[in-house]
Amino acid sequence: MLPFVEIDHVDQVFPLPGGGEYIALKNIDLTIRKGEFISLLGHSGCGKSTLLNIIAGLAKPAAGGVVLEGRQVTEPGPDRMVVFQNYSLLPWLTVRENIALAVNRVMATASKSERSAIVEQHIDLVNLRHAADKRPGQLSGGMKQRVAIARALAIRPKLLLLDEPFGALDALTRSSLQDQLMQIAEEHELTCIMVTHDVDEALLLSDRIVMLTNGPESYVGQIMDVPFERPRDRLEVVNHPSYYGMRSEIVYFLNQQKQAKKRKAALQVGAIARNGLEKVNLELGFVPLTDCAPLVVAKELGFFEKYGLEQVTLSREPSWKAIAEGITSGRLDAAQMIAGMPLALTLGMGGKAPVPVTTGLVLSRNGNAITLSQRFLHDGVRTVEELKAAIARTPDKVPTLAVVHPASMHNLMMRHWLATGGIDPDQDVNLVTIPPPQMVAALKGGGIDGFCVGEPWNSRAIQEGLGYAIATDLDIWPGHLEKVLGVREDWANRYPKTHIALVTALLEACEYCDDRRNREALAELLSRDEYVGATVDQIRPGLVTPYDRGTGDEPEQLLRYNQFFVDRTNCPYRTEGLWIMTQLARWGITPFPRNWFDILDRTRRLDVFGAAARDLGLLDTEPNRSPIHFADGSVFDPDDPIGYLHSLAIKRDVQVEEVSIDVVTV
Ligand SMILES: Nc1ncnc2c1ncn2[C@@H]1O[C@H](COP(=O)(O)OP(=O)(O)OP(=O)(O)O)[C@@H](O)[C@H]1O
Repeated sequence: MLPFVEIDHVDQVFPLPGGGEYIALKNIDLTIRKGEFISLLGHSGCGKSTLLNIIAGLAKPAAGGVVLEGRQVTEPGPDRMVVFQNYSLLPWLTVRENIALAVNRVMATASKSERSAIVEQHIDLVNLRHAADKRPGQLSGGMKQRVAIARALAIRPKLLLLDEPFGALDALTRSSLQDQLMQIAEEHELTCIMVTHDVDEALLLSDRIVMLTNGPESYVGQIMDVPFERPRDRLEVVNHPSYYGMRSEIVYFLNQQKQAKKRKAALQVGAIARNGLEKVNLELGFVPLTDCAPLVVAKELGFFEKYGLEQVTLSREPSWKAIAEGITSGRLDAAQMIAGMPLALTLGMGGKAPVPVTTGLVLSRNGNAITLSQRFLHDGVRTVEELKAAIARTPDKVPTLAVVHPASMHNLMMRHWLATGGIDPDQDVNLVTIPPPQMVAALKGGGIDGFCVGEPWNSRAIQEGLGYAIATDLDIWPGHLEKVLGVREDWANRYPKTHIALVTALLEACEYCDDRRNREALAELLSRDEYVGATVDQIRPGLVTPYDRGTGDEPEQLLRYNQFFVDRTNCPYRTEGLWIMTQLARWGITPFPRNWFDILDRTRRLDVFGAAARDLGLLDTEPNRSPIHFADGSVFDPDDPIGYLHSLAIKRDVQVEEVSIDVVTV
């Protein structure tokens, strides 16, 4: 189905008075379904109104465009009505006349009586019959805004655009108008895009909240699905178990944007060289997950300082996409990354220009599970084969399963697991991408039927009675690499001593995290809002206490579920990188590089890992070239990756080609 509104790679640029230009919006890309309510949220000046004006046709974008029902928007039109904060009513006309003016202009071909009936109907719609003959000067702010909404709705727009419509109203009027708007939008299946500063308003009204980053070059930093059922009641919404989690996620995003400004200023300070290191001021990205533990421990326990890194800031990022953007743009020095990300960025995932990114450290192994909605458990689904049979029983109901990023082990492991059961991940199920902290809300809202994610998000879904872990990654590939430390190749070349100091500090933190005597304290530390922001009870399973799969079986003691150090966790072995490249090619995410040896050499800095390991007195750093054995009995032989790819029954069209990597500099 065609999207209703398509905002296609929109940029907006304004000239500056003293010459030069201000890039307000950069590459805004968004599709909106018919009947959807979207909120645009962001700090003042981030470009919300600029975007709304482009959608309205009041301004032309510098690049890209907006398509409404397959037609390019080039000018204002009656199919899009805007409701502004300041009402914009004509002061010399009454309520009735203000509404009639718009109706008479747009519906000129309708008969006089038809037009008059529409005007009267909309006066009633917003409960203004008693004030129909009053002029704006005789109305309260709330009444004026109701006239503006009635006027916009009376001409039956396809798209209602609202620019902070309730911003100037007192709290009571505001909530009553929000309720009315919600009711009208639902009854008339209106598609709405609303600019707001108000987080609670966005959560109450929207199907999706689109969060813009701070300018210049604002872009869509995060999109949150709001899964509350409709019709909505404000009390039920605020009492919904996901409400405060979602609210804090948004507030966190907004706070982070504020800090980003300070960081940008700090970046302009440039590298501070000290302690024999080229740079001691670092910005490190992480995503709220239990396995961000080594970064948190290195920061909280002073390991960064111990190795001379005096000014390390941890930046809690909303998604892996934000991490990729942070590293490729140079906003972040280094980041916790999903294992496939350095390779995917280096190979140029999604048609993007390759950005060489390298890793010198595996931060963690295992730690993920595949959680399905409880309804599958009620249907007796305990294995992937039983899942296949369940899917076959309901061919009209294709399950939607979520992963966190195309280059994540979650995607690759989920696909591998489905394929071992004969389920084609692109044909038999619908695979979607959702950031980790939003998985539980999406499952609760019924938008998805299961997911593969790291902790504590599985345990949270299990504890809330929403799902059960049909498999942990110990059931698929025990001991697989999971998170790595990623840096741009040019960054690693520019700051080689800093890179080794960073890897050394984190390696020591990994050792701390693996010691079970530290695990309870670790769970407490991670639970803090600035890190994972979940309860300690949600973080403990698998990390501290036995893992409860939510199946009714006894919880299991999974000693290797969160593995940070033992069993040669930390070396970024090339064989594992090679397997990831076969999978990225298997599923059509990137081509398989004929020059794979060169790619592995550049993306896996065994020399950096070796230097750090020697600093800590660890000797066991030699490369491991053993084949990989999967739990389903299949084996990956690193000497024949292309033969392995061809042997796989379920796959896409595999491209094998030479990948040239230009060195990019920040
Ligand atoms: N015509 C213009 N010429 C130059 N700069 C502009 C113009 N219009 C907007 N800007 C700049 O573009 C940026 C985005 O402005 P915009 O009004 O879209 O922000 P906003 O997010 O809607 O802010 P607010 O929430 O305060 O209304 C701001 O920095 C603003 O100064």
